[in-house]
Amino acid sequence: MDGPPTDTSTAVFQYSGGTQYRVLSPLRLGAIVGLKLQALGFLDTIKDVLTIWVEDPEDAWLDGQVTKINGQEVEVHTSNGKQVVANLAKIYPKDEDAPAGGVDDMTKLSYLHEPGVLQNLASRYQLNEIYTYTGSILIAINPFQRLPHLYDGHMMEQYKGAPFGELSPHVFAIADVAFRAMMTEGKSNSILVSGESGAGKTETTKMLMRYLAYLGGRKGTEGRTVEQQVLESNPVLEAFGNAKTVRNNNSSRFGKFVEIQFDKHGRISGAAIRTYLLERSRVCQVSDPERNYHCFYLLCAAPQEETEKYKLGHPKSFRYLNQSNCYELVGISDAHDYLATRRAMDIVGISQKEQVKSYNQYLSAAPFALSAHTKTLLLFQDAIFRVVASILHLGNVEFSKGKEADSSVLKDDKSKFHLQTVAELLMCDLNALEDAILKRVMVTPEEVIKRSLDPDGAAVSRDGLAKTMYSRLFDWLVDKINNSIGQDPNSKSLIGVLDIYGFESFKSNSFEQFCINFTNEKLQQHFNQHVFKMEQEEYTKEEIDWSYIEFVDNQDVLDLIEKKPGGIVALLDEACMFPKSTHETFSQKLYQTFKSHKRFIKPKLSRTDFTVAHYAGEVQYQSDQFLDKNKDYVVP
Ligand SMILES: Nc1ncnc2c1ncn2[C@@H]1O[C@H](COP(=O)(O)OP(=O)(O)OP(=O)(O)O)[C@@H](O)[C@H]1O
Repeated sequence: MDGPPTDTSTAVFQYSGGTQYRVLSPLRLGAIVGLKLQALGFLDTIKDVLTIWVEDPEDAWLDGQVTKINGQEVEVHTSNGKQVVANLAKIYPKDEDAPAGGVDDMTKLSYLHEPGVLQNLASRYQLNEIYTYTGSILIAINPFQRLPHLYDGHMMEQYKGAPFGELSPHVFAIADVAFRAMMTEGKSNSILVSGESGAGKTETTKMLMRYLAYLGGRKGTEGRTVEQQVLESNPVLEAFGNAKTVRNNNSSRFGKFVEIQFDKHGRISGAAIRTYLLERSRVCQVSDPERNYHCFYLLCAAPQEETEKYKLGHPKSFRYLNQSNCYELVGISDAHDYLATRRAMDIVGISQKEQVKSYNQYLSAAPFALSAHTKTLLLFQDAIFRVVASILHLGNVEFSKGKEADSSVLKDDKSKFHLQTVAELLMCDLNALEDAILKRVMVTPEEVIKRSLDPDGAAVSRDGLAKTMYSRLFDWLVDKINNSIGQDPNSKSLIGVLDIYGFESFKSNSFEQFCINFTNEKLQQHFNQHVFKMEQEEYTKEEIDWSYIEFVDNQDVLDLIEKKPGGIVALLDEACMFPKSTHETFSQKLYQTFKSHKRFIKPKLSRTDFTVAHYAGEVQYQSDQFLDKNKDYVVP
């Protein structure tokens, strides 16, 4: 990460509310839970325990009574009347004396195991207590309803300067600790917000920023606070970086690190947004019932003169959108959001001087009677939507076999029309564009070789161009937003808020999941080192008699993935350099290399999948798109 080094002192883990607790963040708890459970020597005392927890496929855990123990097997009569047989090692004692409303810090639980933790969170959630501590970590459960009393000015006032743990668990308390540590130690701090999609990370990030702005409040440019400016940039970021997924109608398909910069008096002096891992593949590939990035649908729903200008129609007519049958979102008007996005773009406007500089020529030639400022804004927005529209048209360009072997031509007049529209929108030469997509240029020390591509190769080349155009547009927008918010190059320290995808394990896992899970492995290692090291320093300081805590070190998974040379990423890069590599040869190479690696598994029923035993559990990856996704070849 850029910027000053930061200390991660606090973390917020998000849980989805309701009856599902399939949240991936308890993994970090797992290490701690495991420790306490061993210490309890539970297995020796099972017969004395009256009520236990047993796993259930529907309700996750059920409580019940052990009726019989047969070697390693136990028979359990559950409180909802089921008769279950379970393995002795998989049942856990239930604390009958736990308070009905739960405890506000899970370290107060008698039994710190998964069912105990979930029961505690569920009891609190019933009472609308969405926040719970586990030591210095905050667990947040998505309430799926507005709880304004939790975040009002009065609440902020209460948490300001209050010793940690004195008041009810709250996201403001986390921000307060980070801020105070920054002020007293003069060091930067980061808050990590992690959790599965839809758990509420982005909402929590907004709350954290609101509170930090309250603490370090200072007027920004044009009378708007920096916090306001960061929040105002959200609709723009969301239009281009969010999409409807199965889990969340407005899912951020990128990670972000928001830096709030402070001067030596603890006043906000600037801010910056850094983005990571934009899901590029979504631009060309959408699965039902998800959607592509919002901006494509917004533009198709724009006022008629705009859609005519960009030659757009119903989203159904574009291949990049019609791979899924979902075009509209319940309760959302794309036409309304299009106008709102344009207004938000005005607000986070790209600084005026720069616009005039780069668009001077267009301005002087512009025929309409608008102020110079309005004209440049419009031109910039026009440029942005030209790129968006051109990507849609590009997706409709199809290829068929050419006369020569392994060559291709545009399939029909429809394809010709769309490619011509792309050239018009991008203001580039049609023949050069066509040539760039249909041929690949290779530069060797001796010569420049131009090779024709077959229809499949041309399609890969087309999609590569679309993805690159989109991700560069996104980066460009982030850059403009940062210029507009204003960073402070002389800031003394900063508080960063990292809002990033949690660990992912789906039915089908591709390169994106691999990258996300790798990121989470890195975060987990940082967390291990920080929390366990910190904890042990504390013991030493307080002269507590302790023996070294063993935690699951994930260095071996990191080595498996990132070691140079020889890790999975290095082998993937290597495979991408050889034209003859396929996902089969890549998989074979993995199987050979990691035959005896204890974190790598070759699944029995597949010849190209591979499984990594992550700290959070095993994930089976499908390797078939790894090479293409890693290459992201784009025409020069
Ligand atoms: N603290 C909260 N109060 C009220 N509603 C919330 C809160 N947190 C989350 N929500 C609701 O849950 C929805 C999903 O939350 P959010 O978009 O923050 O999830 P996320 O974890 O960032 O998901 P993704 O990883 O898919 O981007 C929000 O649109 C909002 O309706």
